Amino acid sequence: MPESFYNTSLSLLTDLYQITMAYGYWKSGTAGKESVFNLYFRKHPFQGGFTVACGLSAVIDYLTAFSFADDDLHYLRTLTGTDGRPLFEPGFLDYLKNLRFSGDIDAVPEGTVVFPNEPLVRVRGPILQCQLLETPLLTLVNFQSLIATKAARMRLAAGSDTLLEFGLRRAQGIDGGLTASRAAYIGGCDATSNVLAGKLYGIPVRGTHAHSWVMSFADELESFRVYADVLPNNVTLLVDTYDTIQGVKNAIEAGKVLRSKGYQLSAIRLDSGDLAYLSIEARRLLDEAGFPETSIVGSNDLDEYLVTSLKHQGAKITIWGIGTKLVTAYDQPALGGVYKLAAIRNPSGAWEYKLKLSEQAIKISTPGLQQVRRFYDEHGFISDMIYNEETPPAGATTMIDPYDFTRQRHFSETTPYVDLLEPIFRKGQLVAGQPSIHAVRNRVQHQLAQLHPGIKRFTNPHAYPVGLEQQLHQLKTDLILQLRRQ
Ligand SMILES: Nc1ncnc2c1ncn2[C@@H]1O[C@H](COP(=O)(O)OP(=O)(O)OP(=O)(O)O)[C@@H](O)[C@H]1O
Ligand SMILES: O=P(O)(O)OC[C@H]1O[C@H](OP(=O)(O)OP(=O)(O)O)[C@H](O)[C@@H]1O
Ligand SMILES: O=C(O)c1cccnc1
Repeated sequence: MPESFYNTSLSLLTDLYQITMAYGYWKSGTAGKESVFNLYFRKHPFQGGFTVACGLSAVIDYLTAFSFADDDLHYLRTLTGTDGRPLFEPGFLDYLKNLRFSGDIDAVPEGTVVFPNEPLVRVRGPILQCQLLETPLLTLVNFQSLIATKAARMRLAAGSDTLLEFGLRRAQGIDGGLTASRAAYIGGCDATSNVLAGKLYGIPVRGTHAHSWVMSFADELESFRVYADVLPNNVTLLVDTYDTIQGVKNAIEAGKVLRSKGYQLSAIRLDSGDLAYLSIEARRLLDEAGFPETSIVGSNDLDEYLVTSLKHQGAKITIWGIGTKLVTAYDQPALGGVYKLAAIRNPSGAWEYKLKLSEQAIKISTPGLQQVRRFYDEHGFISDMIYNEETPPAGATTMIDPYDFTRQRHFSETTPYVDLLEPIFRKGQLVAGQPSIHAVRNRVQHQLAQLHPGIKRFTNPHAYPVGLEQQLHQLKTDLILQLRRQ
């Protein structure tokens, strides 16, 4: 089953300035300088306490297919500078023709819970190549991680209820719709209404029917009977087109006919009005009529807050259809992931560490060949410590809060840990297996189960501790002081 759309050449899917910088490296003879970039974000979306990493599968497809096709080069040849003369020399375009990704990628597996400032993807290789990858990698990881996180929040709200993703009609175009369906499934949805996503990614597809079906008949009961007749093994009836309580009664009548033919009324759907009140009334009517197995689907501009509220109100909904607020990440439509240079190998062969200064401490980048060490105990994850692989912690270790050096945590050499970034590419060759989308989805739930409930709450969540290993903290501090002195 093809898992992606990204396995054709998409090397022009980048910002022009990446290609002009690549040209600059080529022209100045520095294209091959070995460098390290980290992709990370600074703040959780939705004022939450966790983020779900997602999008690596698309990154792998993108990099595997990475090359400039003849028509890409032809297009680049047509580009001109402000004076109308060609932007790029032909020699550069010849160089691009033979360019393939030849570097190393280390990344956090999809479905891992991650925290601010931790590298999700680390790219190491010739600087020209690393530079070209900034925009596509951010495009592929930011959106999917955002939607997977939103879906994980919906899953937390819904508990063990069924979550259906209904968002395609409101999604940000074709790729937005497809990748949102994929990420929503990974984050915890059970199925999607998006049939192409079902085909491409192997996600279960589910659906009910629209108001137009009911409206196309002279009366509602007739519409239900015909629907149940033609699709007897997939009957969820939308009951709110005219009068919801009467709609439930009509669904029960259609359900009786279905039952006489050996089928079940699977569910009814409520899509307007007071979903708590109406679902409680509908449940009562269904139970009294002998349909305790018939479920109630709720939909209508739902999000994780409304699902939580409706459950508190005792709503009898056990299947939630969620579209717009999920696939558009309505309350925060972007994850602010960034991609920063962290080291360049100088001519003597030593790493020269790099850092971006800022007046805002949160925007100062971290140097180094970063790896994330996640400590855990029998209750779950304790803390994440970012360290430089060139100076790995040996034995007992101290982690320092980068925004308040007086806040420190000490770990003995026996504290169990796992290093999060795994080798994905080595010298341009894919070295990692790709888990199935179902395994990634399971990983999300497994990971969330390791987080303290305070980190998962929607309001003022507890901050999971992330810090720098002491040698890396020192390196960063020294670099900041050195740059400020300059
Ligand atoms: N009991 C409830 N508590 C809180 N919010 C609710 C409750 N019932 C429904 N809602 C939400 O209130 C919002 C109001 O929706 P809207 O104004 O569209 O209602 P409606 O008029 O019933 O629907 P429609 O316009 O589709 O006919 C929706 O987001 C809906 O999910
Ligand atoms: O509300 P969402 O979370 O986006 O879920 C998808 C919605 O799409 C459909 O109706 P549509 O919005 O097209 O029309 P309606 O508002 O008139 O029901 C469906 O009935 C849901 O309400
Ligand atoms: O199948 C459904 O009920 C559905 C699909 C898309 C959008 N709203 C509802």
